[in-house]
Amino acid sequence: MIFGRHMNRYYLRFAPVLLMGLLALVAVDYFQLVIPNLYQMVINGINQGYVEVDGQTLPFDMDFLLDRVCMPMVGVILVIVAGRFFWRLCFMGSAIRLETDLRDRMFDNCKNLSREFYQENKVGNLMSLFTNDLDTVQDCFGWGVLMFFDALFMGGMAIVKMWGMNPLLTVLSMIPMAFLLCCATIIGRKMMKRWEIRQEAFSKLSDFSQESFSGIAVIKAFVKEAKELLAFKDLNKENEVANINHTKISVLFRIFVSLFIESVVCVILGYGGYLVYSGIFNAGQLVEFIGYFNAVIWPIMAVGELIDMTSRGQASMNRVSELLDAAPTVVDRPGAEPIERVKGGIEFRNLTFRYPDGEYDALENISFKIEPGENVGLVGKTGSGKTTLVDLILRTYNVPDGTLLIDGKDVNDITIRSLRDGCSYVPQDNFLFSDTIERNIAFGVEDYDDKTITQYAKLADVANDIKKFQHGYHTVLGERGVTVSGGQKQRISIARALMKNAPILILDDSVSAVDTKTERSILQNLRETRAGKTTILIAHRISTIEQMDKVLFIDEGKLVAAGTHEELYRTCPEYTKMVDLQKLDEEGAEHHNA
Ligand SMILES: Nc1ncnc2c1ncn2[C@@H]1O[C@H](COP(=O)(O)OP(=O)(O)OP(=O)(O)O)[C@@H](O)[C@H]1O
Repeated sequence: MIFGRHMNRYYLRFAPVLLMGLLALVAVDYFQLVIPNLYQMVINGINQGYVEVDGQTLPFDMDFLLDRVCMPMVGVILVIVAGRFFWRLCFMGSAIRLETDLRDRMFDNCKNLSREFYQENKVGNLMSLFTNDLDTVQDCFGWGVLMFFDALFMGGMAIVKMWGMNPLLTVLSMIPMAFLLCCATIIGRKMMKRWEIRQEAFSKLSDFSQESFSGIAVIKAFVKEAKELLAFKDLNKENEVANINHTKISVLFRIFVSLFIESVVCVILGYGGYLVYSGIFNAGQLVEFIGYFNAVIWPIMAVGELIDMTSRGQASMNRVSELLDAAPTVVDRPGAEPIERVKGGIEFRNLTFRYPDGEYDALENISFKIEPGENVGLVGKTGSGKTTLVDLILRTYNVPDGTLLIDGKDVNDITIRSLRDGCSYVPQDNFLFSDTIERNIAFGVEDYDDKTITQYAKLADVANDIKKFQHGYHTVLGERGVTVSGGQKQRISIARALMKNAPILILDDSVSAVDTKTERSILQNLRETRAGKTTILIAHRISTIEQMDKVLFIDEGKLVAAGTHEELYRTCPEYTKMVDLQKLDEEGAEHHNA
């Protein structure tokens, strides 16, 4: 059995069902202990021709055999079968419900965790928590409760019966068992450590597999299949070693348990034989005693199994608890209020930002203002801090007080949910879900119809592409949307963001994979449909942002210049240089194509 803050509640919640299961278990255990007494009657009956029952001497004949042995045996078997079925239902049913509930709670917590958590914990590790570790916890809950109480009841009742027959023989049989319990406690701790190591090795392996499958296109393009295979083999070997180390100690422990059991059998046969020889016991009684001891073997084995299982379950539960206890780092401040309706005004005031694990400032002393309804272009070299800047508007990370204002209000005084409700976002990686195109586009809204979906697909200039798919908007996209091209992916993501129709729209390098004609059409649609709403567009191509109301030019985390494209071209030499270089590149490309 495993305990802990996240576990104890389930013992309470399932207490009625577990109690019913326990009643069935006690009944089964009680009736199982009737069997050795039946053996005793049969053996003594055969040996002596009569049987002593409750102080009465009865002849051992067919009537006796039928009424006192066979009929009770059938009854006992029926009770045992029905009881076992019932307790399995109670214990295993509760364990499955516990697993489902834990999984819900884990997922619930995961969705609240900040981006930082996902940078530290890879997907493979999280997946193994949701599968492997939860499975172990489930096993440990169902079988753990069962084994614990079974060992307690069955063992207790059998020992009482043995004691009633001969206390000295009982004590002699139990001495090796006491040794066993001491050793088991020590070995149990070792097994738990090894299980933890095993689970960590498995997590690493599943992390690696997950990344390899996601990056299969890169692996193939670089012909690095063999290299990946070698790396996989290493991790698989590490997993195997960890597995073997755990299995070794687990098997050793089981052998240890059987050894102790065999030694007890030796004691019983030796001293029990002597008792029969001395006339203190008859043959039937010795068989009956051995029958009771046989009934104790399962609880003893169960104690061994229980210790092994508990050590695994506790290690897995510790890992699950870490996830359940993980707290989001970006949370609403006490007193933060929802913003009624975001208007779209954004102001950065001397904002300096460093990533939690960063070694330098990603943004330095940034100050600028975006008025509601403005179209703003954000340009700068790669790695200059553009994505960081928009991530802060979305409150993906914490910012110092008074450095970022939304509609004139400190972003820390606004609830995160209301802020994000007011924003729409096309991330750089254009993630699409493995779902239909229709549901991908409508992801941000609750109610929609076919007409609206088509309308936004047209605005993102992807409607004609979708029409060409055999199932149109009902086409199911493969994992991470691999069945569509990069440009189509970008435009479906744009349609999704446009459909949310939020006061602030952020597009992070979202038209980089489309041709200039399509880009122009999308930008024109953006201008028309988003009149009066704020739009921030990150781009590398100057053509994407030259029509914007304002351009922010960022370099190495600093805002170098802000103004219209023409103003910047006239007044900012770095910007002029960048624009001229791009023009030269474009002309060069055109010349080359001609
Ligand atoms: N999660 C992170 N932890 C630590 N540093 C980060 C993290 N994300 C980005 N950085 C660093 O912050 C700096 C700015 O990165 P950012 O992604 O904002 O650049 P960018 O201008 O959007 O680049 P690109 O145009 O290539 O997308 C970079 O030096 C980057 O290495």
